[in-house]
Amino acid sequence: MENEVAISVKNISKKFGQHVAVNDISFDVKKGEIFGLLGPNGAGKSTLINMMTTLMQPDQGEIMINGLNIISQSRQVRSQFSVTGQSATIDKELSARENLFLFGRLNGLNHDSAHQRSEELLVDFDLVQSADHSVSTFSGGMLRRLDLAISLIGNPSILFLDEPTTGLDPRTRTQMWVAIQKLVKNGTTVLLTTQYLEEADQLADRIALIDHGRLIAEDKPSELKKLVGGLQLKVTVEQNESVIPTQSIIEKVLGKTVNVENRNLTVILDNNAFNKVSEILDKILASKIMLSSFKIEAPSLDEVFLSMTVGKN
Ligand SMILES: Nc1ncnc2c1ncn2[C@@H]1O[C@H](COP(=O)(O)OP(=O)(O)OP(=O)(O)O)[C@@H](O)[C@H]1O
Repeated sequence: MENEVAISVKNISKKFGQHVAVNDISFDVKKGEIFGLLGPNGAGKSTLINMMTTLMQPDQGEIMINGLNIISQSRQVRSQFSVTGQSATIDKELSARENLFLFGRLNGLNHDSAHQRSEELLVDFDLVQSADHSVSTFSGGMLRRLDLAISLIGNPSILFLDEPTTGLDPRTRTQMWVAIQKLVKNGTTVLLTTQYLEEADQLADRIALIDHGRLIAEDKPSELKKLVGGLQLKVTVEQNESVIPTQSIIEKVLGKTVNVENRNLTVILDNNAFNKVSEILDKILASKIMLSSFKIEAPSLDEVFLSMTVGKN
């Protein structure tokens, strides 16, 4: 199962007039993984999703969903996946339980199966307490969880999850992340688009970085971070007057330039520089410099993203 391909995208291109929206993109999504599609506005993510979900035909290339061709077998392809973000179709006058049952029946489940599946999903998405309240009383986070539950009512093998937490507060966002991680444990393959790099970092097994219609990188979040450079030493001093002496200590020990922003000093550690970190700390402390923090970190995904994408699309 691990290496079976759920979505295969091969040399896909799409033009609108003279504008190339998707330019020769290829990637595979394996069954049971969360695959993140990341890119700035206008990069080509929606166009790719529209082609994968049979709403649009590519000009060139081939897309297979669970081994089925999106053009010649589009009907069967449509039974393989579900797309979230359908909350506009939720009936706000009905309860969560009623909505789930209704969508279950619309998805072809019989009365008993629709009932049973609704009850399972209410538990999975932490909606049991409010299952019989009118959806019009729901918070944004509850609505998003109900939307996710509805998209799973027919047990799709693949879920296209378009910006699942846009507009949610941090606590509700974390609850959604837990819900999404549960999906994958149940075997669902997830293709996630997000504008939050932190979200892709938290959730995705692999990420495809898209810019100006091209695939510019595809890897595990940890590997993408390595592309920007190794680990970084990040030092924050308590007082402004300590910045220059600290900078000079680090630069002397490492023999390279330190990046300074306010009271934060950052430098990428080359492979042989780790044994010099304790020397730096000793010298700073011996100079009676007060530190707010002294840490070694991997670069953030934001740093990866900024270093690889080239401005506005
Ligand atoms: N129907 C269309 N007609 C003409 N141009 C289009 C059409 N759809 C998309 N485009 C253009 O193709 C490019 C890719 O757009 P797309 O919507 O796929 O990007 P995106 O990565 O999904 O962006 P966003 O994050 O803003 O949704 C953009 O330059 C966009 O203006």
